[in-house]
Amino acid sequence: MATVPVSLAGRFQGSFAYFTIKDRLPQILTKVIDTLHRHKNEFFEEHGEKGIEAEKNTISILSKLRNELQTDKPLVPLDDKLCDVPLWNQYLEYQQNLLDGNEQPSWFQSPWLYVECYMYRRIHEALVHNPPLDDYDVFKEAKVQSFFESQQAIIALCTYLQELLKNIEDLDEKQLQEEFFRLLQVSLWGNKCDLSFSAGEDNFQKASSLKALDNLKTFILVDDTEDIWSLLINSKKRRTSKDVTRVDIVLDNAGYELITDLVLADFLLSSKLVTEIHFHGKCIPWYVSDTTKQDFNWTVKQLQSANNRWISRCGMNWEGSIKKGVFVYHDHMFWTLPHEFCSMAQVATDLYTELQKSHLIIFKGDLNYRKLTGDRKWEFTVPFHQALNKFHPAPLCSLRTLKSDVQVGLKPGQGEQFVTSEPDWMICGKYGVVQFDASL
Ligand SMILES: O=P(O)(O)OC[C@H]1O[C@](O)(CO)[C@@H](O)[C@@H]1O
Ligand SMILES: [Mn+2]
Repeated sequence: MATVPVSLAGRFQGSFAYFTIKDRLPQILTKVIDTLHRHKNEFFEEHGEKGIEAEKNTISILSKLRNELQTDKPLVPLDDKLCDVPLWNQYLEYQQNLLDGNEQPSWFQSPWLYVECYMYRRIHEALVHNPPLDDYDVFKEAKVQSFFESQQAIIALCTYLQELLKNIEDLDEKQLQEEFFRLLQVSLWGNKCDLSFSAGEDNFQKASSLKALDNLKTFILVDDTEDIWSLLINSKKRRTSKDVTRVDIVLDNAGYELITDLVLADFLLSSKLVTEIHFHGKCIPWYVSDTTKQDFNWTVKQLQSANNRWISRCGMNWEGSIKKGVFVYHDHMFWTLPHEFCSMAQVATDLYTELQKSHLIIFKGDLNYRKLTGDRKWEFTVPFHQALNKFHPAPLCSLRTLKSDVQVGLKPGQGEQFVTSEPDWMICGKYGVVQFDASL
């Protein structure tokens, strides 16, 4: 195997990984503890004393976890009944084997990607150990709030889509292409709205992103949209009535970002660029705002029952698409493991085989980008293809706003220019990329 650079990690003092592990992750744990505390009465009303007991135990486990993190304690094996436990514990052993005999994997020493994923899995473990809170989503409240706070932007986007669908049959190829470019960018910028980046603080879409698109163009550092368009339009032209064209969207955040993804999906279907969309979400609450099956279903239901007719029409159409089987929701535990995507073929062969059926996989967001590239110290100019490290289930693209310090596929000098002019360019969420890799 060709050598790959080292993983980003908290041991690189002053790096974004260091800052995240030192400050942002403990803040997120504190918010989780606070959420449980605030819902105490609700747990009592629903479950009586058992609910209170579970809340107390969970809080004490999480406080201990926060302490382990802040004092850089060794990572310990997971111990609950979920089916991913052996894989997590094998991964710990694997990390252990990478070290000298006397060292142990720990919060600041081990790869950032690993320890950050591990924290979310440990939060889940704390709840799993404490029924009746075992399926309680501690981030649900924040996700619901951010959904409602983005109402204006959601209205604007759903209205736009419904107007567009009225005469979509009459659009010529050029017009279709323009709409595709527009809605792909809306979905890209929708990725600004995640809640883990802001350590659980408000981060909702205040205004319609449609109007801002032209001004935002200069912030797209790599834009391979033309290549993605060629792939889609060519497959539409070649398609016979029996053929399927399938696009997979590996989802990121619930709330406004999910709406932008559903709007893009609806457009792709209605324009007959594709015939099926497969969505992939998380099995457990993850990185605060990531979409679970429950969030997905809740969102479609909320839209259906909205007062605004355009929003409710979107909700009904999407419910219809789910029933018809042209919108398909999947979840797989691989998405909540710490592994880089280049190990998917070995670790989750079934998922890899499923993704091979796709004509195009769209990976949303920053965390997916980190997993695509292995979250390593790549040179900015390394080709995206190389950073994927043989992960090629199907043609794929990443729509991601930059919120962590890994970036590949830039032109010579492009990254260096920012390093001096705008030192936080990779972590401020202001820049985005649309990166495509076709080769198998
Ligand atoms: O929702 P996204 O776009 O994957 O972002 C998740 C965030 O969490 C992080 O992993 C950092 O904690 C960043 O990479 C990013 O800011
Ligand atoms: Mn996310």
